[in-house]
Amino acid sequence: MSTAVSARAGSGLSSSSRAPPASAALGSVARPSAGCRRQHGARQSPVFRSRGAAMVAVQALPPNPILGAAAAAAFASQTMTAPSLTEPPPPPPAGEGGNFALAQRLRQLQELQQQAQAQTQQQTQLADTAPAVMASARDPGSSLRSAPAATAAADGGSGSGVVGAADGGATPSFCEPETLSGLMRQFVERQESFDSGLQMDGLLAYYRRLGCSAAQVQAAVVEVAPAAAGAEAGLSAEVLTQQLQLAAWELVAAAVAAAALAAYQSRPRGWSRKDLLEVRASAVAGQGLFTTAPIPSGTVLGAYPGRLRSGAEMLTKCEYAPLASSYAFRTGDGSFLDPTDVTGQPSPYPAPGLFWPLPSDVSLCFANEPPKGSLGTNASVEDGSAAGDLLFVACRDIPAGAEIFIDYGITYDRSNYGKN
Ligand SMILES: C[S@@+](CC[C@H](N)C(=O)[O-])C[C@H]1O[C@@H](n2cnc3c(N)ncnc32)[C@H](O)[C@@H]1O
Repeated sequence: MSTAVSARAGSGLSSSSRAPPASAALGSVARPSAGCRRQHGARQSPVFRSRGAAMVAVQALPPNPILGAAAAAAFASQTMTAPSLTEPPPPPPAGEGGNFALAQRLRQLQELQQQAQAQTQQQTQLADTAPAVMASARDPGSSLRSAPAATAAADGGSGSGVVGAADGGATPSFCEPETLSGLMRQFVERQESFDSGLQMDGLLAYYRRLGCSAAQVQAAVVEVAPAAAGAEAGLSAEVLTQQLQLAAWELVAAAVAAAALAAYQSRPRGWSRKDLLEVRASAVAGQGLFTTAPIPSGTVLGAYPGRLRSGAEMLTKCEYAPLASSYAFRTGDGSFLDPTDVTGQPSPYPAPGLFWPLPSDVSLCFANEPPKGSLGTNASVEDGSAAGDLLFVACRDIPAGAEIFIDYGITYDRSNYGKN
């Protein structure tokens, strides 16, 4: 049996025989990255002829950028060690002036020199253009805006976006986008990284030198890595934004759920068999609880109303609303059910507490104790299966119209009985 608590103003809480003294229970709760420019009109030298051969060797290479890089390195090395093209040719041996064979040889060398200069100029243009092509490849949107200009520059200003063969001839078959992208992909896989701008510029210059057009090279580059990486990066940003939004909503949902759970846990309790009971004036004291139909013994009449409060909370409330102590009922775990508002009067919206829109049935808090000379109690107060449940149960057959009487417990303050 749980305990009804009563307090006359200034007398404090008191509890039933099963509960510890109110003062002890309340006391146990605590608050609670330049390049070299070569001069034009230079004259031949034996070393220059050697360099020309190296360039022919480069052009004959298969479209393998790895081998191409090695050949380009050899070419660069010979170029770096070659004497200046502006050096005068060695004078003809004495007595051989006007030698026709020698003059013919000199003309051949001059022609080779002019060819080399033309190729060098074209390479320089390509080197200047490669970064722009690279940039447009990395940014597909930028590609649409800058590709024509970049292609025109790469083609020596011809304005053609397709004619790009370095020798002005037909474009090699491996420059077809599918083949070229496959070759680039091999390069990327071997390098295990496509981050280096130097690697990319070298790759672009290499395929342009082999005769691929700027447009072909650009298309292959876009297909292989940078464009894919850019698109992936854009997708990642979009996904990241979605995930952040989702996380924000989850946070809001969690906060709402936590608030709802807290409100539910602190909701006012209580219900009664309204089909069998009513509250009306009592001859014993103030309002009383009466049957409206015969009730068999063992019938559950309802659960005691109120918000669950700790002993400390209850004590605080009783300081400003002493009357609440007359209606607060101690539960089996030592907390209290408080069915009163801030004035201490019984209310369907007990206060203080988190907002709860549903009214609670406070009928059971009007049950009195049996007066002297009566048949005694006809209902018992028992702990329910849920925490905070205090059930009123008919402990004998009760006729219609009878008042329900319960026992508040031996420590209940009854000093005001008969004085109201
Ligand atoms: C939980 S209330 C019961 C409802 C109360 N009669 C009312 O009108 O609000 C408990 C208070 O009712 C009064 N009461 C209950 N039983 C009584 C009895 N047998 N004799 C005198 N007063 C009683 C006391 O004032 C007691 O503090």
